[in-house]
Amino acid sequence: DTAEQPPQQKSKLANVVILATGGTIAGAGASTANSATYQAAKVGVDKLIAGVPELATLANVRGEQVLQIASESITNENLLQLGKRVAELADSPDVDGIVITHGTDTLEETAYFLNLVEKTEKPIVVVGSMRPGTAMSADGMLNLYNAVAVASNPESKGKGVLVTMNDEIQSGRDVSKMINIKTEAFKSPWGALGMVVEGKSYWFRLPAKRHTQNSEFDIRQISSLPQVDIAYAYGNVNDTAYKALAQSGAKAIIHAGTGNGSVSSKVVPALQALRKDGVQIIRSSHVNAGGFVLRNAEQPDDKYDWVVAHDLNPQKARILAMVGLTKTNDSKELQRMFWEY
Ligand SMILES: NC(=O)C[C@H](N)C(=O)O
Repeated sequence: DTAEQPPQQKSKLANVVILATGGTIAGAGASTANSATYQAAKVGVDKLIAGVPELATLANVRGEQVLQIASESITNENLLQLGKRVAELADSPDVDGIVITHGTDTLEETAYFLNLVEKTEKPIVVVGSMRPGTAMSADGMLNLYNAVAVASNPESKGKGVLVTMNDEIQSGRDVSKMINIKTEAFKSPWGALGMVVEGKSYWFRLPAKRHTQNSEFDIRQISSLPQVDIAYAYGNVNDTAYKALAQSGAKAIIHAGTGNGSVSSKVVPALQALRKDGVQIIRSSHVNAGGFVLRNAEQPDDKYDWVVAHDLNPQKARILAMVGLTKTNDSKELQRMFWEY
């Protein structure tokens, strides 16, 4: 059983492709003391790979530069381009696993998107770093080493898209960037799936939601994503943003609500009117440690024909809404998807 052996004793190495998209893991600062002030997306994939020679003990690794951007600037077109390339590679018999290096700001969105649309059991691991490679105690090298270790391990198959940050193996569905100044930045409200230590994975739990192989969505059948936007709730909020987003063409609006996705009484009439005009209203929550929005609690969703995002934070709810809307504009179907994915 190769899984029990240290990586360097594996007789036949897996083939892992690293798709680089930019981010801080490819960032560079002016001095080693610059851990937070630097330029993202500077270093190319070949240099990233050359920077961690130990990868060669884990897998036959090759790189491709898909994008070179800071992840806050990722577009829907970028997501589709990346997703389609992942699908092509996953189809290829000589690829065993795929690693995607990515900025951390929207890493949770890309990981969830791929988790929904990639029809493969092969490991797909998304990884980033909180400090550029030029900084003292840079975290990118180890995160990348761990990503390749997980992507090359047959035990990682069929577990959905994974994220390796800070020695943890997280579900791409659940994980979220919770703080932007620590290397312990990525957390799931429901806990990590496992740990990766010295190149070996230790698993503790499995995702319960539908993903990848078991998903009804397929990147090969998606040619564009509809406009879905997010409006942030707070005390004294008014309906200006909601109306403007709908005016600009949003097919669904994610309400980044307070608490249990609650909606200010000043905003309720506008959301009712927008729904009547055909815009989907999806109640999520912006509480920090993870929201949990219940249907018909706080607001009568059945009566207003609104959808609740369950435990998906607003940015993840946006991803599922976009993907779901490529199949249906029926609010009940969308609600089913929000329970199942
Ligand atoms: N740590 C990071 O990667 C942050 C960077 N702004 C990015 O998302 O590309």
